[in-house]
Amino acid sequence: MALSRLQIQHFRNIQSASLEPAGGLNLIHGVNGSGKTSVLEAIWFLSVGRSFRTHLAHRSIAHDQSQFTLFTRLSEGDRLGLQRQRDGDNDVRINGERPQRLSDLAALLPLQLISPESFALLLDGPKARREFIDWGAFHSDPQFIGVWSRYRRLLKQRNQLLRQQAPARQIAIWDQQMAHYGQWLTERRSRWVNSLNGALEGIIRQFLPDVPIQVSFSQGWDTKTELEQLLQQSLERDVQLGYTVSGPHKADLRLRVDKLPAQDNLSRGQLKLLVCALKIAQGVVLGQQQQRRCVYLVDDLASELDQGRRTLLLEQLQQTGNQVFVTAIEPEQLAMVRWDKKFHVEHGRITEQAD
Ligand SMILES: Nc1ncnc2c1ncn2[C@@H]1O[C@H](COP(=O)(O)OP(=O)(O)OP(=O)(O)O)[C@@H](O)[C@H]1O
Repeated sequence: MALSRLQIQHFRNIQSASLEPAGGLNLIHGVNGSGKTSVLEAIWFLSVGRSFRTHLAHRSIAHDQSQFTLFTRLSEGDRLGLQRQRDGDNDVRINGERPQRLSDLAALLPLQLISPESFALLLDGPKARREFIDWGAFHSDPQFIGVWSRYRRLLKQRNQLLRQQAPARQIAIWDQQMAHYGQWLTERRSRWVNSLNGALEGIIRQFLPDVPIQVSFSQGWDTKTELEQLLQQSLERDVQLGYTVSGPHKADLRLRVDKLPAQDNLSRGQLKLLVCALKIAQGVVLGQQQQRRCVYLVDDLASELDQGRRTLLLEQLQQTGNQVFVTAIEPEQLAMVRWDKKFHVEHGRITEQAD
């Protein structure tokens, strides 16, 4: 799917804007502080229900206003709306109705964000990489989110019992269910990473042809041991530490170059390309498996990349056939592709530009 209309009101420095983006490549350009990233942030809000810049949603409300309102019509006809009040009230609508859960938004509008902060995927701890894998598992199986939250609830209960030094028999009651859901999650994750590897190979060959990158899934415990058995075997250690040390909540995506972690072996530009390759591959696999399209949001595409790599990245994004929003300060830096639509942002005012 793609956004065929986007309306933004009282969001950061954007008082009011209405856009009809192209289904392909959209360029959003303007000087520093004009409001380019805010457009991407607004789209992100409409899918994820929060910002990618801050966990304090009220920070995104325009300073002199009490609420912001966002609306999008998707190419398939669905209408998503979100209103956020300064006092914390949230009103989310899908086709005029309140959804059962916030994740219903993301299910309708799958997004991939590439921003200068996306390095965190490689440089930070495993949480970001787990979320990366789970994006694919979530979009490829509607049951995934429910099973994942059940597993998390069980984990919380088990950890509470461990801290209370509850009798082993009592803790073991949870182990069986945890193992059941945990195996299920792990199987879905592993399947997604396998598919991802296929798509990734071709993209990496283009982006980093001389770099031998290996991507592997680490499930969070020794693969030779069944999860229930592991939980039982590690009970004593878990009681001592007061939490469950191993399991699917410790899963990770390992990225290695010549057997070393990729982050220790690649330049900044190469790391950015690797992150881009990973994110592009997510959308490609979603298209192959679910015949669904995701929307790419690329903030400050030009930074860290030479002209040749910028061209390569834009071409790869274009080849996915998905809708893409790219921000840039100087549109001349990205003049190597034909943009389907260009939007100029100035002091929060957005105008579509004729070619
Ligand atoms: N809650 C808010 N209300 C009003 N203005 C805000 C609010 N939050 C941030 N701003 C301002 O909105 C402007 C737009 O910020 P944004 O990050 O979208 O700009 P940008 O065009 O992406 O800039 P850059 O090229 O430097 O990344 C900034 O000038 C910022 O000071």
